[in-house]
Amino acid sequence: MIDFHNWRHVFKLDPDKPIDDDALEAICDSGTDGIIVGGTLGITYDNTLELMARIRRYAVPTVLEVSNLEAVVPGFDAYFLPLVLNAGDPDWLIAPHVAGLTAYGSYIHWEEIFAEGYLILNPDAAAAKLTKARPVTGKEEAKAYARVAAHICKTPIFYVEYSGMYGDPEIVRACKSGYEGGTLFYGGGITGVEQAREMAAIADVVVVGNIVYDDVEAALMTVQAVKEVNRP
Ligand SMILES: CC(C)=CCC/C(C)=C/CC/C(C)=C/CC/C(C)=C/CC/C(C)=C/CC/C(C)=C/CC/C(C)=C/COP(=O)(O)OP(=O)(O)O
Ligand SMILES: O=P(O)(O)OC[C@@H](O)CO
Ligand SMILES: [Mg+2]
Repeated sequence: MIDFHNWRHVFKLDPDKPIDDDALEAICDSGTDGIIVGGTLGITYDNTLELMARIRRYAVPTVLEVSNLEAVVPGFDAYFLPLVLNAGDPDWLIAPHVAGLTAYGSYIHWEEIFAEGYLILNPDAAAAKLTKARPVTGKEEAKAYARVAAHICKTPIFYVEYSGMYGDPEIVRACKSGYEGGTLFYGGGITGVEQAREMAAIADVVVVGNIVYDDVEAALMTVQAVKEVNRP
């Protein structure tokens, strides 16, 4: 059973992006609490399986964030299932999960499955375009989404997703105040230690993604930066 409630820092690796063995070893042995494998576009069974097999050389807990049904690969420590709370296209709300459970419902070990209430806040992110994410008007509405996750959907994770851009700390703070009792993940645009520290003071878990591919040394420095900050 993975212990994501006590995580502080994770890397998100994209099966559709190349990473060499040295960089992958440094990321997996960095002291990060976990690796999430996920992305929106170009995710296939084969590239997901290949990345999982490479990460499996290391002891770090590894989770698949399922974004399409063709790429559900067995063998991860756990599976995160995004539920995009601000999806503007209703076909992205429940239909993929119904299809998933139609295909896999009998084989699922539910103790390995965790729903993520997602709030996608960067309109230019691939996931925002795909789901036609509705814009959020401000702090009060962001907090309302967090309360939906906490008290209506009761997802164990609320994921404030700015993928590709650094987020607004005031919005993240509003989400944290509305999301009582669960684990709040923040991800988006972290390129260095200052941003990592700032979000670590607000969010329970800080997710570092694209910078791994642009500047692995900068990515590695975010691990300690996050862990030096007290959990909010
Ligand atoms: C034995 C066995 C196989 C066990 C596994 C059982 C299992 C886990 C079955 C799955 C069952 C199930 C219910 C599946 C449905 C899951 C599904 C398809 C849900 C839809 C998810 C969804 C709404 C996707 C939309 C896009 C999205 C929110 C992706 C999340 C990840 C994300 C935001 C990545 C970052 O992407 P981004 O930076 O925007 O884009 P890039 O890829 O360009 O970086
Ligand atoms: O790639 P970045 O912008 O770091 O975002 C991380 C993660 O939240 C993406 O799903
Ligand atoms: Mg990405």
